[in-house]
Amino acid sequence: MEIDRAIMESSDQRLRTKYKNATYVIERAFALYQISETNLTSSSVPTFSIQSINRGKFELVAFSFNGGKDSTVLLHLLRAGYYLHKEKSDQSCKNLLDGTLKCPIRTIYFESPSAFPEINSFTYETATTYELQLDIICLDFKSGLEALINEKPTKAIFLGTRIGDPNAVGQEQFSPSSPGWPPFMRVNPILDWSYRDVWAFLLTCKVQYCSLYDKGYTSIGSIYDTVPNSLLCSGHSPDSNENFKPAYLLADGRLERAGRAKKITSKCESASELSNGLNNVDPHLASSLTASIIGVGDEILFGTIGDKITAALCKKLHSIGWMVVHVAVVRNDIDCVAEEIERRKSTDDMVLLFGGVGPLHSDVSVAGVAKAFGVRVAPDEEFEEHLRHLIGNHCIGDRNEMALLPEGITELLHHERLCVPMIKCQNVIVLSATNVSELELQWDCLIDLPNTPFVTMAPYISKHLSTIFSDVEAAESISNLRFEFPDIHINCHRKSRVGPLIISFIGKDQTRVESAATKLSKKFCPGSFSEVNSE
Ligand SMILES: Cc1cc2nc3c(=O)[nH]c(=O)nc-3n(C[C@H](O)[C@H](O)[C@H](O)COP(=O)(O)O)c2cc1C
Ligand SMILES: Nc1ncnc2c1ncn2[C@@H]1O[C@H](COP(=O)(O)OP(=O)(O)OP(=O)(O)O)[C@@H](O)[C@H]1O
Ligand SMILES: [Mg+2]
Repeated sequence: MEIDRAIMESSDQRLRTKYKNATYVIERAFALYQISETNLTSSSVPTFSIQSINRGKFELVAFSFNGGKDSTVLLHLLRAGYYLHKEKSDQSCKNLLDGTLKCPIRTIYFESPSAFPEINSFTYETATTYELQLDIICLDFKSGLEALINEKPTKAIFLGTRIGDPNAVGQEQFSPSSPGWPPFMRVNPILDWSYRDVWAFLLTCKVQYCSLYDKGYTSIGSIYDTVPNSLLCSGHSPDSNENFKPAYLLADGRLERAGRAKKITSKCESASELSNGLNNVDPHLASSLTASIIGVGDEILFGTIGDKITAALCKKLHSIGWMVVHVAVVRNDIDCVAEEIERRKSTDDMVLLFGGVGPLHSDVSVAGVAKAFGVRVAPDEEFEEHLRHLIGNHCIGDRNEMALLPEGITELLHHERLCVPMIKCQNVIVLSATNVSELELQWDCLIDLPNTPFVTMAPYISKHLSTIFSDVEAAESISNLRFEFPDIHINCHRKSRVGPLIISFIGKDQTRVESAATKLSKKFCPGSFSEVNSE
């Protein structure tokens, strides 16, 4: 089989490993889901939305093909995987080695009026060449998949999703469809392939790909949001059109989507502008900057450990005049992290995230940040270099997954006292501290940076009084005081149900804080209140 032979004869060891892993996933998926090859029954007549071409076999797996480079790679891997799968079960398959192996897999293409004509024609020609059983679906993805699954049982769908794609966040090689989507298994055999791997495969196998890639397109969406990648522009031709080099010459695969329009919402943009411009804010005007803190950790939610970092961070933020308005602890789950960040990044000036940073399966914070901003994670070579100095070459696989950072929005915050820079994505800062002393170091560095994201304002000053009066006895006087001192935060907490009661006065003006405390003391007989330190 020509694909298998081309890869096995290639000297590219990395490509061979990628190929073996991908075809292994494909073979397992065939074994899991392709139960039999039964003829279609009359009940499987296509609905108005699905036009069927050349359908012959009935399987529980389908291939989502759109003529793009990633799905073209997948097509040939599926052909190779089918051959390897057949080879094991049927020795007569050996004679397929030299012919063009057809893979009779059900193939779905979501056709759209905004697709490039070159993509459409390449898709149809390829389907004919390889005798794919093509279903053309003219609905949106979700409704189309619903219609498809209603019409024919479909347990699994192969996709050419790769780890850097915006939609890949949180996915694995086998990922169930998302909540709210019809139920099927998404099978992503090339999830861990890089841009370079994709081109190494297509060129090594000498297979055809869509002509747009030779005209400087590096990732293809719709005609409305896709242009050639300007990084491949090689000047102007005599007829004043720009000339572009082919996609495989793009040196930095992280910039694969540079020709695609960004999907970041205006909310994010304004948050970004704010966070980038904070250093210019007048400290007096900026007296109401707010922060929220998000801890990521099942260990906190299970009560395995107590969270001391949040309390320490609140104190640090108050010491530079910032108000902490929201604290949350969420599970080590990408969607939980993303949802929380999504909410906070648009309401607060800065979001601080800790926990869930590292190489473990539970370390999902950075992926959660990417998902919240709707961007993909992509290998960051600079960050990888720092990690290599720290941990040597002990990373898992070909790449250090810790070096996958949200693309296009990540700023690395360097400080000479830190072995690895901190990660800032617009107004979200990811702290890798795992205890209070590490947090203190990172905080000191953050504040010390010439381009610190934190403007230092008048600090919050606090005074804490303890009283032997019960909450019932003190309640009315404290409540009245709030109207007289609206600029002072008056918080109460009890050491126990029977006392003592601690009243805290917190504000930016020392005199006002003192006056509020004195006023309350005077409402009761002398000696009823004593000053205490905060915890
Ligand atoms: C076969 C197939 C299955 C999909 N399954 C899901 C899914 O389970 N969850 C989801 O959020 N999106 C799903 N999508 C949508 C994709 O994640 C993504 O939105 C789509 O590839 C379009 O990308 P674009 O928005 O960048 O154009 C699916 C798409 C296809 C073609
Ligand atoms: N219109 C579509 N019809 C069928 N499958 C699709 C469609 N759009 C996306 N897919 C599936 O989603 C995968 C990821 O899409 P994506 O656009 O990232 O990759 P691609 O189109 O193969 O390559 P490129 O990144 O160069 O555009 C595809 O490989 C394909 O499996
Ligand atoms: Mg595409």
